[in-house]
Amino acid sequence: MTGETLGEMTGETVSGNAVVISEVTAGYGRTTVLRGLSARLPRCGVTAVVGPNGSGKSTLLGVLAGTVRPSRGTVEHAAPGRPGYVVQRDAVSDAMPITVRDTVAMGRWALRGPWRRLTAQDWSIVDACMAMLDVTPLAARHLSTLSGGQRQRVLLAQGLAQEPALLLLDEPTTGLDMNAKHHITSVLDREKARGVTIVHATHDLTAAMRADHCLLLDGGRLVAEGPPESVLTPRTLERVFEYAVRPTDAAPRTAEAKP
Ligand SMILES: Nc1ncnc2c1ncn2[C@@H]1O[C@H](COP(=O)(O)OP(=O)(O)OP(=O)(O)O)[C@@H](O)[C@H]1O
Repeated sequence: MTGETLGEMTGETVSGNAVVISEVTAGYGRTTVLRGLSARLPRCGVTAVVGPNGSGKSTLLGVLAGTVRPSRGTVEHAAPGRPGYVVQRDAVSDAMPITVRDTVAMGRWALRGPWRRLTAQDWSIVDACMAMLDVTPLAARHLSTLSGGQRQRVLLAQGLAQEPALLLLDEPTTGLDMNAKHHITSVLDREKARGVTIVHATHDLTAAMRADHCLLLDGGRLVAEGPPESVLTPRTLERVFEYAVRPTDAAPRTAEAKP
């Protein structure tokens, strides 16, 4: 393992970290995905989760969000409250007859509970988050009528409306054009500066290299953890992705596992 070993983490408390994951095994029914995974996520920093398709990145985010329950191991969160969880945009059903503004408002319901009325302050946070992601003109549109990139921005606005201490993002910029990518990156930079801890699963190695911390997964196991430049080395990339790194690939853009 690159960086500090799991053994060195033994006995560590959650202090100084947003989350400490210890020996977590998790999956779906009889399918085990994560296998004895231990890691820590620095507080107020950005952690990139990288790995080939099917390596368990989304499952790890599900464990952190509390939607996938580990069969073994523990997850300790430093901050109380539910994490904000922005799923992959394809994971949201097209059949939901819901407007953009109501979709963003769901972030406030998640905070208040479904039986409480939203206050004027809640609605002003909803409107501010829509403005931040540039989706105000889409407020009355149904989610199902939006393009992939527009939908992605709405889902991120929903996550921000929750005002979480921990924001979990599943491939937040995949398939976006350069402008949209840049916009989302700058919004996330602002959230980090406000003290939010961000964890994002990504195939974009340039985005991963900008993170403060990186987890590299393969086959549901942690291959390496630490600063991105010490985790995403030509050697580890080649091993995990079977990706031949050439000398010109100083900043490889996208890593896809060989079929
Ligand atoms: N709801 C589910 N039920 C059963 N198996 C699932 C479910 N979700 C994911 N899996 C399986 O768990 C494994 C890990 O999937 P996961 O989505 O966590 O990987 P990933 O690294 O996020 O992949 P990708 O890069 O393709 O998004 C895969 O083999 C997948 O088929």
